[in-house]
Amino acid sequence: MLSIDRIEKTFFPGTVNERRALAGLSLRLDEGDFVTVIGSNGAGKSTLLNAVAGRLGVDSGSIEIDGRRVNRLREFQRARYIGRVFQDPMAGTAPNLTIEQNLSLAVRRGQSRGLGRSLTRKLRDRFREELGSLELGLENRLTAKVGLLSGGQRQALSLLMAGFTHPRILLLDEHTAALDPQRAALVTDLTERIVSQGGLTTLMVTHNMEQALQLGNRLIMMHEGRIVFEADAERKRKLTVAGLLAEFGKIKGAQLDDRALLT
Ligand SMILES: Nc1ncnc2c1ncn2[C@@H]1O[C@H](COP(=O)(O)OP(=O)(O)OP(=O)(O)O)[C@@H](O)[C@H]1O
Repeated sequence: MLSIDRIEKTFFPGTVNERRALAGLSLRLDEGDFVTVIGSNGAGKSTLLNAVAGRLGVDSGSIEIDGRRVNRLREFQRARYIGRVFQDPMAGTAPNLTIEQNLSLAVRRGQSRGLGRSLTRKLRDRFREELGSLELGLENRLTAKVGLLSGGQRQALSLLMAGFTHPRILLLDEHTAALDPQRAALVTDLTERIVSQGGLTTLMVTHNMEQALQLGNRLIMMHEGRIVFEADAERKRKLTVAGLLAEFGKIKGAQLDDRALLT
């Protein structure tokens, strides 16, 4: 499914600002795997997601999706395989389009052909039903511009859209970090539902340890561009926040973000 083999990325090589963000990192995700990624500040988590998405090229190593090497594919060329929800709620949706227009774009992206341009009644009914399940009152606002929604509502919509598109890989980049605790909890639950309903192969970066433990079947901890701790499904089920902190404690010089323990 996703196979990352010894990828390296150094920013500003050969200068005083040189930073080795990815240091020979390897990771394999099988179909349906949901891996949560935690780590110290500057550990390389966002760089890893950027490398998979094609926003950044790697210096060496390979990235394969479904057995196909994608290193040379640019971000827009990989977009058909990859769905991404960012920390910034404004990043994943088109603010000047309505809720139903955003959703129908997502549905169209997920289908190779056949869907007409117009919004059918059947499709609207489906949107209403899916939006209703979010319990945010959006089902009655299909024609409202997305720019008018709150951050939490937009993140929920972005997730719903990612589910419709059915990407081969879903990248979640601290997608609840900018939300208040209540909305973050709602979006966390929605993430769980959409990923499991779609059986989506997912890589999620978070600073929130509770969330890293609640979601997903595997967990990795990064430091200085490497994976320094890995938990498979069985180990992850037994892990606690205290256990994770103990693992962090073993890493010399690792600084935990203040947000790490916030729920
Ligand atoms: N575009 C860039 N140009 C230069 N250096 C960069 C760039 N992006 C990341 N870096 C550096 O690469 C290292 C890894 O950064 P990255 O953002 O991937 O870490 P992170 O684990 O996501 O950190 P955080 O948890 O603080 O968001 C850091 O030292 C960072 O300063």
